[in-house]
Amino acid sequence: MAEPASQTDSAAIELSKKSSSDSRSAETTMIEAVGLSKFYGPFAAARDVSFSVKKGELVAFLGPNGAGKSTTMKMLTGYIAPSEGHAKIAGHNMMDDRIAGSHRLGYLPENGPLYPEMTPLGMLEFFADARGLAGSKKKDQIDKVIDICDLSSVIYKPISKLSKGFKQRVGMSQALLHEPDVLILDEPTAGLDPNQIRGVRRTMRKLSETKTILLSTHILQEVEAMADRVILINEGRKVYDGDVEGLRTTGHGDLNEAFHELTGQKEG
Ligand SMILES: Nc1ncnc2c1ncn2[C@@H]1O[C@H](COP(=O)(O)OP(=O)(O)OP(=O)(O)O)[C@@H](O)[C@H]1O
Repeated sequence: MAEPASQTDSAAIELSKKSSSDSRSAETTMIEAVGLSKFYGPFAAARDVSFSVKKGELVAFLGPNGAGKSTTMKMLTGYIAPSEGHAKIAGHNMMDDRIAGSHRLGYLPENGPLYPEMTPLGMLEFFADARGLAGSKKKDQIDKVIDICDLSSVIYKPISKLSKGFKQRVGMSQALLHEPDVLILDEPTAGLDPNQIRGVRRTMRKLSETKTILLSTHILQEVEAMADRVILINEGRKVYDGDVEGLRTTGHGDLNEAFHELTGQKEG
């Protein structure tokens, strides 16, 4: 399907977003999907999905429920193998060079990690050990992610007793422990109340100052609040890749309308 934003519009906005001083680093591709497909029997959960995310971008990966967002993210992270195509993180092919890619990548899976009996501190120590962090480096990294994710008030409570907002931030802290420069976050605000959403978005904004982020969501307000660029997927296929304003234009000034037009979803 043709991409609605004109190349001229996209190029102009891209230029205005990036200052000349960071334009060189912005050319580095950090996340790359090349013809990714995933078949379950005859059913295609993702079909020929290609896109790239450059260093420093915060891109929303938008689509209705069941569109194939999680499946694509799992292929990008090397968690499942594609049926066709390949994925690269910071230039590393996630099938045959996955360990090197994983060092650069923090992944928050859908629903976050579930270690209900552990405390956030215990979980972070466990993952720090698993990642080979030791001594003062281990302590410093744990302190740093507790600070970034605002977890200091809950580090000794069992994760099972925490609110969903804190659970998501605990999941985020684990994804950040090894200082990755690429983050893939699968619906980090799903199921949260408005205050919790504010907290998680604040954390993501802080992170976006230094990291490249791909963030999945099916909420249009999330796209408006967080991202400059949006990739829209429907029934496993990419149907839009461009800036938020271009998407709005597709819907004659209304993002909801654009979503409905491009995904065939009817209201009500
Ligand atoms: N292991 C599997 N076996 C069969 N079908 C699957 C499998 N995993 C996902 N699917 C199907 O693939 C489609 C895409 O699922 P996926 O979880 O990627 O969607 P999503 O966009 O993340 O949706 P949501 O927003 O609801 O999480 C859905 O129809 C889902 O039922």
